[in-house]
Amino acid sequence: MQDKTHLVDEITGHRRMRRNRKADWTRRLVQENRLTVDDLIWPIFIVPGTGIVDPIAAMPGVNRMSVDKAVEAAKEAADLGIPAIATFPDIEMELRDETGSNSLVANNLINQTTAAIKKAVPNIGIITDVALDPFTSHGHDGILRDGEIVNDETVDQIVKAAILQADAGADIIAPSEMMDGRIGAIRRGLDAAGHQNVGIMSYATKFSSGFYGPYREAINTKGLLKGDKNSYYINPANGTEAIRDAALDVEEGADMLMIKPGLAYIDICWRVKEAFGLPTFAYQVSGEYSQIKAAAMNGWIDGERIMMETLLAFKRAGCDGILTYFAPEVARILAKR
Ligand SMILES: NCc1[nH]cc(CCC(=O)O)c1CC(=O)O
Repeated sequence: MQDKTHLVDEITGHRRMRRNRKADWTRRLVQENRLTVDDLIWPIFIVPGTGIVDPIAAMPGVNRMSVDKAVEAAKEAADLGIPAIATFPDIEMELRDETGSNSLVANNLINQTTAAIKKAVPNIGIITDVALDPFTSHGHDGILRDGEIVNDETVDQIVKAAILQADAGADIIAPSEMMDGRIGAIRRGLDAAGHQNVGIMSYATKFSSGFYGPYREAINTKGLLKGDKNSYYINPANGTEAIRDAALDVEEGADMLMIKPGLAYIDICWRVKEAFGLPTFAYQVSGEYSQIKAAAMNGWIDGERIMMETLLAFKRAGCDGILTYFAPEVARILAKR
């Protein structure tokens, strides 16, 4: 019997949210969102050479791998049930130049990786980026001319790079350089080259963010980058502009959309999914990964718990999946449940 002197009144008393939370079985029964291994895309870093597994200081637990080791990692990922990987090259400094010309070399590091993984692990999806930053001597995503990142010339080049990536076996081209008109241009280029089945995951809303710091260390563009990327990435203050940018990519033929970074832009995830209904992905970027790892290593937070909580947040926000450096770690945990 409730004592009538309690402050909870009669009406409130009938509406008890805690009834559904009272036991594990009912909590499981009413759970709205779930993270599964099918939601994961694993970004990996590739270096030239063989037998190399080189830890990245700013990303504890993440390594740069030579192609042979990347093939092993891809096998492991496939065995864990991870649907796809995304590859990023850290090429020799001597190969980087003003225009990122190595992106147009058919058997460059990224295409070698794709071909090797496709051969050994045909069942894992391969997603490749066409931004020029791993290939340029100035660390920008496009061609730098007279202090400007030139849009249309960059698009011409990334279309060629995208075709070479598809020739090597890439399943999805994911352009991250935020040039205008690139999605339509890549679509037409791929189709003309006979790659109608190669998809495009647009980095539709990529913000000019501080969260990319550790990635730039991973692919060694940190010391190279002159200035910032504010003239092509989206201002973190702008949500409506991001939706407009994504709308253009949808019109131009994107198959999937991505929001990057993730957690600080969780509102954009929701808005993008609501607005377009396309398969939508968040990229939990390097800085998001590293801050969780660093705090966990200091004993300040429960790293595993926060890893799972942040990934679930993306599902709740409407994402169909997440690109995350945690992918193998998460997949192992999910396999045990
Ligand atoms: N095309 C650039 C690119 N490709 C992947 C990332 C970031 C990925 C991450 O931080 O995990 C970036 C951002 C940048 O360096 O400006």
